[in-house]
Amino acid sequence: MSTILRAEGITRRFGGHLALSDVRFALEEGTVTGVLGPNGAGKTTLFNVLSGFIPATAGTVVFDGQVVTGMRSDRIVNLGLARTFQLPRPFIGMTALENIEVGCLGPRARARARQAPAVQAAALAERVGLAAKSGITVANLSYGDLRRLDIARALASHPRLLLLDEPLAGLGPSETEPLLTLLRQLNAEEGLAILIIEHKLSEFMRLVDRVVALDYGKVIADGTPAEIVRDARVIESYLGGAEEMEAEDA
Ligand SMILES: Nc1ncnc2c1ncn2[C@@H]1O[C@H](COP(=O)(O)OP(=O)(O)OP(=O)(O)O)[C@@H](O)[C@H]1O
Repeated sequence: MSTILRAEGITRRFGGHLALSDVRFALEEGTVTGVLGPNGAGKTTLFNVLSGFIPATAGTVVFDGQVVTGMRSDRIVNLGLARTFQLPRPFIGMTALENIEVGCLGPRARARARQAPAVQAAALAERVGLAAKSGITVANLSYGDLRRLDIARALASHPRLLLLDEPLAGLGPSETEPLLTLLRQLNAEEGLAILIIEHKLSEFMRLVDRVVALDYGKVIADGTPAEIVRDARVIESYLGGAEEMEAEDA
């Protein structure tokens, strides 16, 4: 296995506040890695830096052998690193299919396309389980369907690494399990590497191969789920309050 992404000493300040401090880890191709940590630990800030939405104050991000620190987010997408957001960001007023089709118009999607954008979009809708709802305006989609739509739009760029920011938040059990199955399939069948933030702990631990735990912007542990649940620093900073967090999410 080779490394697809390396975070080398990522630091991010907001004024006097140190949101990320010398964060270092490596992601292997085709694996599912989770980012764990209490509210405010720096998880979303880390995603924002990795995907080029905000610059790092210091440190380097290497994706697929290329330094991407300081690159615009659209250029990073074109290299094969896509993301979703905590709150889905569809084009309101358009149908699900039209939303996916917009994603199929990007340079990386077009360079790899063997079919017209509308045909690709229909295939992606099918892939994420939205085919029956393709013609529905996004304002009328459920939260679970909006999550699937966000994933389909990200997949349109043919990513090799997908960053998912709390994809299960706000979903009930009937939507959670099918979405987990989809994520497992994308990883197993298409070799898609995934980096995921998720507060629903039991689902998170069942999905990931490995966990990077953050607290106060620092990596406090890095290991398999079995190692992480036994790590004293993780228990102290996060797992003690996890039941509360799951209750908040429900
Ligand atoms: N744009 C910003 N300006 C100032 N401070 C910010 C900004 N974005 C994040 N922060 C601060 O940086 C810290 C890390 O925030 P971040 O959103 O990355 O945490 P998180 O681990 O994703 O939390 P959550 O689990 O609640 O989503 C917090 O203290 C937050 O208030």
